[in-house]
Amino acid sequence: MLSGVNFTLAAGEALVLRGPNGAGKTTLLRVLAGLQPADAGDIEMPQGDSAYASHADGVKSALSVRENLQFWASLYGAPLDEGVFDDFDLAALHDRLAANLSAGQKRRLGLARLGVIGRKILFLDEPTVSLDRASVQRFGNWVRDRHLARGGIAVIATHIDLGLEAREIDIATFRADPVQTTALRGSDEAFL
Ligand SMILES: Nc1ncnc2c1ncn2[C@@H]1O[C@H](COP(=O)(O)OP(=O)(O)OP(=O)(O)O)[C@@H](O)[C@H]1O
Repeated sequence: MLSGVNFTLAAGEALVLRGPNGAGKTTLLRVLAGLQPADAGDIEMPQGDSAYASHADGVKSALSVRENLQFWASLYGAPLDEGVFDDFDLAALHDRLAANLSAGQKRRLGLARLGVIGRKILFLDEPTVSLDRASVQRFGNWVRDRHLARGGIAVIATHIDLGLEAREIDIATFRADPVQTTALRGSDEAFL
């Protein structure tokens, strides 16, 4: 349980959540994203302009890389930004079935959907799991140059240095005494 977490983010700013396993990073992200209620407190942010991405990829195995991105773009009513294939190093994998991607490639595809849905506020839970060093850097570049630079906002739980000039908070310092809680979390639904 966390108490006293308080922050404000302006357009173009990112916040990195640090803290050991079990500190409450995922829980905080899910509360911010509206996926589970908080016991107390207020969250003020524009409605309908956020997306949450967790450990699960949300990749459709039966679709190709391009079809996956096309699917998400149309679902969110955005045109498919072709630049996303370069941004996430997917150009050579364009027509490959998602079922045949490696874990890291699948992860890159899962993250690339963030680049096509046009949401300004991103809540990202360990986005770089399975990524090699170059892909981590590429993702950090995308967050900085394509998302934040365009006025986006990101709250990112990560143990890894993404190379961002972001404020960091250590969630462990907000730990409160546990009280009786109800298990609220269901499946790890990620995006879709
Ligand atoms: N549905 C649940 N019911 C009861 N306790 C839960 C539930 N979900 C999480 N917890 C507990 O809440 C605490 C915070 O969990 P959370 O997943 O937010 O941590 P985290 O900081 O994201 O950890 P990690 O770095 O391992 O992903 C943990 O002690 C966890 O066991």
